[in-house]
Amino acid sequence: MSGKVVLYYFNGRGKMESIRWLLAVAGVEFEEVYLTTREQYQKLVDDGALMFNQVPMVEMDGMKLIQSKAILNYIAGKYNLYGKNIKERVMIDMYSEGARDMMDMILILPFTPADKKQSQLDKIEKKAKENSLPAYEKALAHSQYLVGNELSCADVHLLEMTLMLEELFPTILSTFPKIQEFQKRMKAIPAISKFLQPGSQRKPPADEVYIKTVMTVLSHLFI
Ligand SMILES: N[C@@H](CCC(=O)N[C@@H](CS)C(=O)NCC(=O)O)C(=O)O
Repeated sequence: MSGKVVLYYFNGRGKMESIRWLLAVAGVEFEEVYLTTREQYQKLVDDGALMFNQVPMVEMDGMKLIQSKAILNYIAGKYNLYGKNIKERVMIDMYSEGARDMMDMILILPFTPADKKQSQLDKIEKKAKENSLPAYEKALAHSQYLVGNELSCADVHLLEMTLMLEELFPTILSTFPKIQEFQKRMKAIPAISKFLQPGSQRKPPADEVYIKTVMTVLSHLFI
């Protein structure tokens, strides 16, 4: 295994996108192997590369890492995005999990049957407006960052989450001024500004090709 960081996933957001975000913010270069066939996935399974036969998988520091949260925590810990002590860390985890909950609801949207899509969208909007965004607005009332007055992975996840929400509901932040200011500050961070440029390793929202590829590669989940 070389010293390179290599991501094994689909050419789309899914459970890898937050990992791409965090690596980009940490300034870590990475390569990607895109799964496009069932055979590629089966080979990784047969080689014992996927502990639970699931992706994302990230080759890093001589390890084959799986479980997206474990991977995120490792990157955050390694690159000083995980607080100064366990009390900061638990707050970072709380804010991160809140963002994760919202993003997971959005990620399943493309795989939701057409007749259930609108009700899923309504659920996302309600949860965002009533629970999630108010909590972050409050957290940012007197502070630049969510925890400990320095950048952490929770801030990165919040930015990713709010951008995803705006893709679905363009005016959703209009009543959350502190989150809007936060977004502006975060987007000015050079590594983030670079990641937001066209041509970066950031992925677009799911399209038909992505959905079809996931359903082909992981065909056992869709029978
Ligand atoms: N808890 C895992 C879930 C990973 C997961 O569900 N991966 C899907 C693709 S997004 C998968 O590989 N599923 C195959 C399977 O479960 O058999 C994580 O966060 O990494």
